[in-house]
Amino acid sequence: MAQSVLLTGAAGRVGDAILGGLADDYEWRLLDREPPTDDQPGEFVVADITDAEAVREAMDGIDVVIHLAGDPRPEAPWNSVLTNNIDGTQTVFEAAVDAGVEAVVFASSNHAVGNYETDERTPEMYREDDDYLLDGTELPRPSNLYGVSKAAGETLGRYYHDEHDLSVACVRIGNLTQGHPPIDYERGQAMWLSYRDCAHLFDRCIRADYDYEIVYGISDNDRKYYSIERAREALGYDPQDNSAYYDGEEQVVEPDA
Ligand SMILES: NC(=O)C1=CN([C@@H]2O[C@H](COP(=O)(O)OP(=O)(O)OC[C@H]3O[C@@H](n4cnc5c(N)ncnc54)[C@H](O)[C@@H]3O)[C@@H](O)[C@H]2O)C=CC1
Ligand SMILES: O=C1O[C@H](COP(=O)(O)O)[C@@H](O)[C@H](O)[C@H]1O
Repeated sequence: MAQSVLLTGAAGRVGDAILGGLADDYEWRLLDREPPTDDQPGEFVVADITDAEAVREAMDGIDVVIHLAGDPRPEAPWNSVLTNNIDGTQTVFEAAVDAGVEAVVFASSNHAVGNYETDERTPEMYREDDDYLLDGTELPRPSNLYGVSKAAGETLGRYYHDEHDLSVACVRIGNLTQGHPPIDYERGQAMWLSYRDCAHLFDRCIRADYDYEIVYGISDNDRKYYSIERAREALGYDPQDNSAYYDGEEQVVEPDA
C-alpha cells in the first residue's frame, strides 16, 4: 500500500482540504513555491514545479504523487498556464516516471469541460429536475485558456500512462468551498465539493488500483450535472455531503448515518 505521498501545491486550498483530512494517514512530502505559513505534517520542499532538478529530488522514495500546483485562476493568461500548468505538469509526470512512482493524481478542473454549459442548457442544467449529465467520457470542451491547460494535463497523463504504464487519475474538481456550498450561485452549488469529500476522494485516489481514469470531483449534490458514478466504481468514492442539505450557510439536513 502507498505510504509516501508527494503533494505539490500543498500550500493552497485543495492542499489544505487534503491535509485537513489525511495529515496522519501518510508520510507526506509537501512541495510548493511558497513556504508554509503554519505547522505542516512531514517534510516541506520549497520549489517551483518547472525546476526539473528540484522536482526530481522531491520524487525520491515517493509512492504516489498528488499534483495540485498550478495557476488555478479561470481567467489566467496563456503565459502563466503554459508555464505553470502545462510545462510544470509535464515536468512532474516525467520525474514521476523516472523515479518509479506508482500513481499520479492530477488536479483537473470543471473548466476543462466548461463549454458544455451552453446558453441553451443553462441555467436548467444546474437544477435538480434536469437530467443532463457529463460522465468523464466526453471530449474536453474548455471554457477558457486555464481549462485548455487542464485538458492538456489530462492528455499528458494519458500519454504517460500509455507509454510508461504509470497509473493516472485525473480529478475534474468542481467548486471546493469550505464549510458550506457557495451562496446564490446555482452552478457552484451543483458542483460543490466539500472539504471532507475532497480529502476522502484523494484518499481513494491514493489507495485504489487503476490504469487511467478521468472522474468528477464533486459532492453528492442533488443538483449535479457531473456524474460521480465512475469515481464510485473505479475508486470507491463514497461522498457524504450534498449542497441540497444547506440553506445558505446553515446545514438543515443531516446525512444518513
Ligand atoms: N479550488 C478549486 O475549487 C479547484 C481547484 N482546481 C485545481 O486544484 C489545484 C489547486 O487549486 P487551489 O488549491 O484552489 O489553488 P491555490 O492557488 O490555493 O493553490 C495552488 C498552490 O500551487 C502553488 N503553485 C502554483 N504554481 C506553482 C509552481 N509553478 N510551482 C510550485 N508551486 C506552485 C501556489 O503557491 C499555491 O500554493 C489547481 O491545479 C487548480 O487548478 C481545480 C478545480 C477547482
Ligand atoms: O478550476 C477551478 O474551478 C473553481 C470553480 O469554478 P468557478 O467558475 O465556479 O469559480 C474555481 O473557484 C477555482 O479557482 C478554479 O481553480
